[in-house]
Amino acid sequence: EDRYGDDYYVSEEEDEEEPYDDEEDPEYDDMIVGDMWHYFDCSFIFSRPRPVHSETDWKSMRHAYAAVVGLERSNRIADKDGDGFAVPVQARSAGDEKGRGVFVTTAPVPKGQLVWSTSMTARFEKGSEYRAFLAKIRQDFACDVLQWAYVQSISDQSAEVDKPLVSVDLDAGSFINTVTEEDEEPNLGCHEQAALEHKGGCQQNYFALKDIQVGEELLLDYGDFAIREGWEWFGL
Ligand SMILES: C[S@@+](CC[C@H](N)C(=O)[O-])C[C@H]1O[C@@H](n2cnc3c(N)ncnc32)[C@H](O)[C@@H]1O
Repeated sequence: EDRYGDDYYVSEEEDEEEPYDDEEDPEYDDMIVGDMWHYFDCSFIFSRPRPVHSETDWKSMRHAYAAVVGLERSNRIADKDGDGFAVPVQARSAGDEKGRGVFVTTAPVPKGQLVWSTSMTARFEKGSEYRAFLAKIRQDFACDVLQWAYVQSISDQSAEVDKPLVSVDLDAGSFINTVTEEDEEPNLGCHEQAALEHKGGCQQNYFALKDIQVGEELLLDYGDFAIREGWEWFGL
């Protein structure tokens, strides 16, 4: 059955879609990310262009996050409106290869300017929480999240060791692409000087690393904050 139809860009019609409700699979609780990719049929989901999500879509994901980790730990992101962007941007297709991307609109962004903060970021400490979250959101959103989520290292004061943490930005920050080897430098990242003036510093804020012109795509270097081999470490 094709649950997606041809009008995939028609946003109102999409609200009818449900979380993945296939027969309960007892093996789901043991799945790692590659298994879940198959389980949610993500190759099919990504075989056609993905839409840019509406505020309602993002909110539905933030609500699911709060339902899994509880209101307190969720940092109440389900109650918040808007996104983490501090400058006018537009999320749209960045081409067939890259999928969606984020572009500067309206006015150039000067070097050192705050561009985006992790104010809508979901954080998972256990694989079971991450799996429960994915099972609660729409199937195609689960595939998006599987593509967006990244593993970071946090220091656990009590044990004096570093622990892996899975992060997913539940706003259009998730659409920011990375530089590749052929690209030049990222235009977004940690600006030490500017970070001094923002709570959370470079952990929670991303700054313009050069002057960014209207129409330019925001590009991070994922390697600056995500651990590539992190999934195994996290147990997923
Ligand atoms: C955080 S998401 C970025 C948004 C993504 N383009 C989308 O449409 O959802 C990360 C994913 O974007 C894609 N991506 C990011 N940077 C890319 C690049 N420079 N070239 C091709 N694909 C890229 C990869 O599929 C990656 O797993």
